[in-house]
Amino acid sequence: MTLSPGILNILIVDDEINIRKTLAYCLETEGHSVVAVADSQGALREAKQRSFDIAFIDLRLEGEDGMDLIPPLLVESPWLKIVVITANATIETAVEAMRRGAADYIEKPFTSAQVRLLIRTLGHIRDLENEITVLREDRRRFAPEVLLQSRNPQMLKIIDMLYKAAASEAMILLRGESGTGKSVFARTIHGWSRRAKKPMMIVSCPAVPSELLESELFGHAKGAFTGAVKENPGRIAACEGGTLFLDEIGDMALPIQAKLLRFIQDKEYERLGETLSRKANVRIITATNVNLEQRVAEGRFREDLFYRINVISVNVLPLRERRDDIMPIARDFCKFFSLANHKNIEGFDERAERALLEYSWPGNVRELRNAIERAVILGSGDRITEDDLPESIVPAIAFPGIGDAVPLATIEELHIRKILKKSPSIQEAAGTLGIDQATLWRRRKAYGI
Ligand SMILES: Nc1ncnc2c1ncn2[C@@H]1O[C@H](COP(=O)(O)OP(=O)(O)OP(=O)(O)O)[C@@H](O)[C@H]1O
Repeated sequence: MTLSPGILNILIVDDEINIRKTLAYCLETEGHSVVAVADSQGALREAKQRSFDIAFIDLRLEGEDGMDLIPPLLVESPWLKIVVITANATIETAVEAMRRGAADYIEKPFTSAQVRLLIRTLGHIRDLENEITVLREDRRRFAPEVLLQSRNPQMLKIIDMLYKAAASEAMILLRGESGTGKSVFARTIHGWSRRAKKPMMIVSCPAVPSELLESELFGHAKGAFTGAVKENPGRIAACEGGTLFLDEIGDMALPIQAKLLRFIQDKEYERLGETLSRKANVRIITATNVNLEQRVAEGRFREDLFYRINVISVNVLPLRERRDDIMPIARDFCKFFSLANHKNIEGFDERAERALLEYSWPGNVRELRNAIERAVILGSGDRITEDDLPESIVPAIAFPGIGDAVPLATIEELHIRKILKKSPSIQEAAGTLGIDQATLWRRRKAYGI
């Protein structure tokens, strides 16, 4: 792996001018920006004025102990990577420096190669930390916070059961239609478990071509098959200590099922193209939206694997069977997308709410989320109206033909509705209808539009 961090801001604190000069020269020739000071007062002054990524601190400063500078510098910049410079490195001083928050130490006299290696390693860590901050922020902005809550008694039972199961190592099978939130549940289970600080990965079985799924899960050796130009450790190894969520397990090919069964039973597997047996400690959670019992009966799913994964099995209810959850989830989405799109939408008007509650939501929470995001983006008022919702939810009005046996007012209402839907503004709608805006307002009031 080549480590090449970007430009780093580096602080040097050393009372020896020669060390300041040589260290600064070495770091500047690597392209970094360096500030060198002789004492802790100077260090704290600089740290207040600009943000540093790395600081080198000599432990023996004239008349003061460099060790005492570590905590206040970290208060100023918690992300700072501190390297202590010591002339007589004993294990105890190094341990004490680490205890106070230093990232590493270097012993005098040091070579420029040592400094460069240290900087690359710490710079790489700094880059990764920055990347994590950006990713966290993106996740917060682009994905609404998921609070597993429900008003449905059956769902509450399921949530309670999963909470209890999370603490154990039991296999969990999540069943339910597409979009009901099975992967949201899997993530939550992982978050509740003792494995929470370890990785959680999702592999959607149908999304990976069958011939690649085996190497995706178990890894492969270099040259294991055409195209295997380098080694791949596989998701199981990458999830060590954590959780692997296998979505749509019903679509897994039989030979991979056999290998997965062995892994679940013995915690052992081999990479493709290798005979070495490897061990891994990974919890497997599975999900399906097909009837696995039927797949077993048809010989498309291994019965022994089915019994292994089906220890705790829950049915995540489709949205139409927990209608009480529609509006709370819709309101959360509305709040989230409104903020994300810099809008000030407060909720839904009565008709929109009725439409959301009456719709059957075949795409479940995923469809609800998409509908609300669209409505927030397209909506112009302070509340989402029926007109902002997709036609699948509020079907286009069936228009009677001219001469059909309907009252004149019905034709008028439907015509006004259609023109309003098409027009970018009330003014333009009034223009198309050939009436003034006040008349249009009165008609809208009369028809409840
Ligand atoms: N309780 C919830 N609160 C907020 N968002 C949710 C909730 N449940 C599901 N979602 C959102 O709905 C969408 C679909 O959820 P998810 O992918 O977990 O469904 P799924 O059942 O795994 O679907 P599939 O079977 O198609 O993989 C996601 O955007 C998810 O964030």
